[in-house]
Order: sequence, then C-alpha cells, then structure tokens
Amino acid sequence: MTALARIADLAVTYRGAPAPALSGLSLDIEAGEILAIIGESGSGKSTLARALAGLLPERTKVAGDRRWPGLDGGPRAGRDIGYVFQDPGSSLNPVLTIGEQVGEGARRHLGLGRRAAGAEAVRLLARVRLPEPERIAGAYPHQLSGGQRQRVAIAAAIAARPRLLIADEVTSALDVVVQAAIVGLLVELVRADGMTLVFVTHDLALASGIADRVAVMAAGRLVELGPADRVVAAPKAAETAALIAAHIDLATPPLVGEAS
Ligand SMILES: Nc1ncnc2c1ncn2[C@@H]1O[C@H](COP(=O)(O)OP(=O)(O)OP(=O)(O)O)[C@@H](O)[C@H]1O
Repeated sequence: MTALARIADLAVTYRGAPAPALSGLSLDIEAGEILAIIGESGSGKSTLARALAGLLPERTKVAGDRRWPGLDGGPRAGRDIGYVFQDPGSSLNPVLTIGEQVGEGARRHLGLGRRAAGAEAVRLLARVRLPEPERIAGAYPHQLSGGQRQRVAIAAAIAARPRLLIADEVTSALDVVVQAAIVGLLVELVRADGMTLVFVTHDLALASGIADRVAVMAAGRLVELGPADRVVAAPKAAETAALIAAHIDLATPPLVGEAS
C-alpha cells in the first residue's frame, strides 16, 4: 500500500496550554483506507484530525513531520483534504443557500463558472442522497434537519474532489438511525471515489464496523494501531481494552456493515 501521509513524531501544543495535546505521534495513513481514530474525550483525536488538515488555530506549536507522499509533496489548501465537522449548523453559512455553499468548492477549485457550479451542486446533493436536490439547493441551512445538514456538509466537503476526507465526530449530534445512514453514505462515497477516510469517533462499535484500521488515542498519544477486527478481538493496549469494556453493546452486530 502507498502511504498518503506519513506523520512522524508529531507534537502539538495549544497556545497557553501547560502540556502538549499530542506528543510523539507517528502514523502512516494508507491511500484508500478507512482509518478510524478513537479514544476518550480529550485524548487528542480532533487535534490530530486538525493537524492533518492544517486547521489548528494560529500560534499553536507544531513539531515533527507531516509528509504527503501520496499528494505530490503537500496538500493544496481546501482542495486535497475535505473536512466534515461534528456540527454542520456551525460549519454552514446561515445566509447563503445550500446550492451556493456546495457549489463554492467546485467554483473555486475546479474553475467552474456560476451556472456550472450550480449544476454541480445539485449533482452533489443528489449524490449524498438528498431528496429533491434542486429544491434543497435553493434552501437555507435552517430549513433542513440535522441529518440533512450533515449530508450537505459532506457534499460541500467533497465538492473539490479531495483525496482525503476527514470526518470529525460527524454523527455525535445525530440519533442512531440517522448516524447509521450518514456513516453508510461516507463509506459508499469514499469507496466509490477511491478517497481515503479518516473517521474520528469515540464510538468503537461504529469505528470497527467500517474501518480497515483503528488508531487508539489516549492522553495525546497513539497507544494502539491495527486492523479493526484484531484491535477489537485482541486489544494490546490497556486503554483499548478499557474502551471495549466500557462499550456494552460491542457484541451486537454493527448497524453499518461493509458497503456492498
Ligand atoms: N483550541 C484549543 N486550545 C487549547 N486547548 C485545546 C484546544 N482544543 C483542544 N484543546 C485541548 O487539547 C486536548 C485534546 O483535545 P481534542 O479536542 O483533540 O480531544 P478529543 O479526543 O477530540 O476530544 P473530544 O472527543 O471531546 O472532542 C484537550 O485537553 C483539550 O482541552
């Protein structure tokens, strides 16, 4: 497998923080894989995701190496990496139509004109399985449900045809049935387009249902990395075992299986 990214000895310290949020973190992300990043709240999952995407706040101290052999050296800003946040309510602009927001990435990065970008937005809205995509393109975020807004955020994130999609706790604010549908959609999109998916979650059952590999974080460190099945069946790190023990319904079949 080719590495899309090679992270070596990454350390991240937020401005004014007494201790690093991440330290000594080394990880290869393979091109085309679904990599789940799991860990308790505060373990550094989002920090790692933001460090990958270059989305850390200004004046954050970053040490170590982030290389992108799979992206000819480095990701182009806003284009090679798509990012979907936990709360689509805050990532979508309330005063722009859905069509304008989804079309923006295509306009900017694919060089499409206004009309072509509008048509591309409708196509993307259909791709994320929103009913009546033409109507939704003319709607504003507040007119949609949380699950629909998350689909819009996914459409916007893939508009520039990124190689890497990062989904940061994208289902935490949704109910279980909508969660399963959104996760199923992500898997379908990344498999169809050959994208790489980094899926951040605190839900090990959700992660193990879709991921090729699972990375387990604890206290700003990577404590375990391996194939999803192996990590769940035979955890090596005490922190992974604790996450499994805390997850009472891990023995039940995952809501979302491999995409067919
Ligand atoms: N912008 C920030 N400024 C200062 N400290 C921060 C900032 N963002 C996160 N932190 C701290 O960095 C550590 C790791 O946070 P991070 O959000 O990466 O964890 P997480 O595993 O994603 O947690 P959660 O599941 O709750 O989102 C925590 O101690 C957190 O308080």
